[in-house]
Parts: sequence; structure tokens; C-alpha cells
Amino acid sequence: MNKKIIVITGASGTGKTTISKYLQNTYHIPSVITHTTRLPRAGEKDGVDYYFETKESFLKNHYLEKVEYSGNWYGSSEESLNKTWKEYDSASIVVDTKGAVSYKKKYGEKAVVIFLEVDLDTVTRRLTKRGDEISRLKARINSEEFHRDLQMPMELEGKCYKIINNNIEITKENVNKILKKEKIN
Ligand SMILES: Nc1ncnc2c1ncn2[C@@H]1O[C@H](COP(=O)(O)OP(=O)(O)OP(=O)(O)O)[C@@H](O)[C@H]1O
Ligand SMILES: Nc1nc2c(ncn2[C@@H]2O[C@H](COP(=O)(O)O)[C@@H](O)[C@H]2O)c(=O)[nH]1
Repeated sequence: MNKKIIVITGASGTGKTTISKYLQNTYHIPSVITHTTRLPRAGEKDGVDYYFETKESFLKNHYLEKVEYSGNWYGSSEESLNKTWKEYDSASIVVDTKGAVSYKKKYGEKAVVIFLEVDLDTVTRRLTKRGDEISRLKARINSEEFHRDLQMPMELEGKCYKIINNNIEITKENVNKILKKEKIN
């Protein structure tokens, strides 16, 4: 079977979730829900945006990969992806760049990685406008992970698509082209 996982990566606020929702709404490509110990943002729902966990419950699950990002844990499981692949040929997942490297290593050609790039000032403005709690936002913007993810990791060079997400309509057109090239949908 020609199963694909579209791995959407890049720094916080570069538009990963926006693109995964576009894939869901336009192409009916579901997003694999991941687990986190961070608190829900306004409007986020357990089992829809994330499986929200305590530190104790997070540690009880089995993960394909897990990372610490700006003071919280995040992880994704092989079981969730396999469950989605039983029903659909393609799925998407939103992860940091460390997670994206793990998916590329594990799934090779099956993993279509899209790295979203936005400059620091623009991404800071977008996160502020999104309404993230100001002290958490400051900590995130100062975190090592956030700055690391502004650049494509060396391990993904030549192995992933890069989209500069300045204009959402142009970004969507670029996503359409990638899906066509990869024969997804
Ligand atoms: N091209 C764009 N132009 C302007 N605003 C955008 C664009 N793309 C996304 N946004 C907005 O930027 C904010 C951050 O986008 P989104 O939540 O999708 O980012 P993310 O990468 O998933 O962030 P995080 O990793 O923190 O969850 C949202 O308010 C979204 O509507
Ligand atoms: N490697 C993984 N990264 C993940 C996972 N789930 C989410 N993420 C990434 O974490 C940061 C922060 O997310 P936020 O929702 O608090 O803004 C962001 O880059 C996500 O893409 C995961 O399971 N593994």
C-alpha cells in the first residue's frame, strides 16, 4: 500500500496547524493527534487538538518519538498513525523539527516533510496576535527549541519541501503542488 505521512514542521507560529487544517478541510487528510503535558489554549479540546496529559499519564504511553519543548513534553505514537492508515492512505502530523527528523528516518519515502519558514519578527507578531499567554509566549520565544526550529535541520536538507509562509494563499498553492507531485489525493 502506498501510505504517506505528511510531516508538517517548523518553528512555533509558522502556520503548521493552519496547514494541517487546510489538508483536513480541503483534501480530507486527517491529522494524527499527538500527546502533550502543556495546558490547553483557549478553545483547544482534549482528543481534538491534543491528548492533554499530566506528567504521570504522559509517561505511561508508548511513543515513536517524544520531545521536551519549552518546558513541556510532546509525543506521538506509532499506534495512532497505524490506526489512521487503516482508514486513510494519507495522514498529516504536526511536530517540531526533532520529531520531523525522527519521522523521516523511520518512514523514508513514506514521510513527506514540509518545513515552514517565517522570519522571527513576523512569527513573534503572529503568536502575539494568536493570544498566547504573554509569560509563556516570552519563555517560548526565548527557548532554544524555538530558535533551532526557525532553520531547517541539516538532516532534512535535500529531503524535505520548504515553504516560506508569508502569504497563506501562496502557501496553500505550494501545498497543492506538493500533493500533486507526491501523488497524494
Ligand atoms: N500566512 C499567514 N499569514 C498570516 N497569519 C498566518 C499565516 N499562517 C498562519 N497564520 C496565523 O499565525 C498563527 C500561528 O499559526 P499556527 O497556529 O498554524 O502555527 P503553528 O506552527 O501550528 O504554531 P504552534 O507550533 O505554536 O502550535 C495563527 O493565528 C494563524 O492563523
Ligand atoms: N516532536 C514532536 N513535536 C510535537 C508533537 N506535538 C506537537 N509538537 C510540536 O511542539 C511544538 C509546540 O506545540 P504547541 O502546540 O505547544 O505550540 C510545536 O512545534 C509542535 O509542532 C509531537 O508529538 N512530537
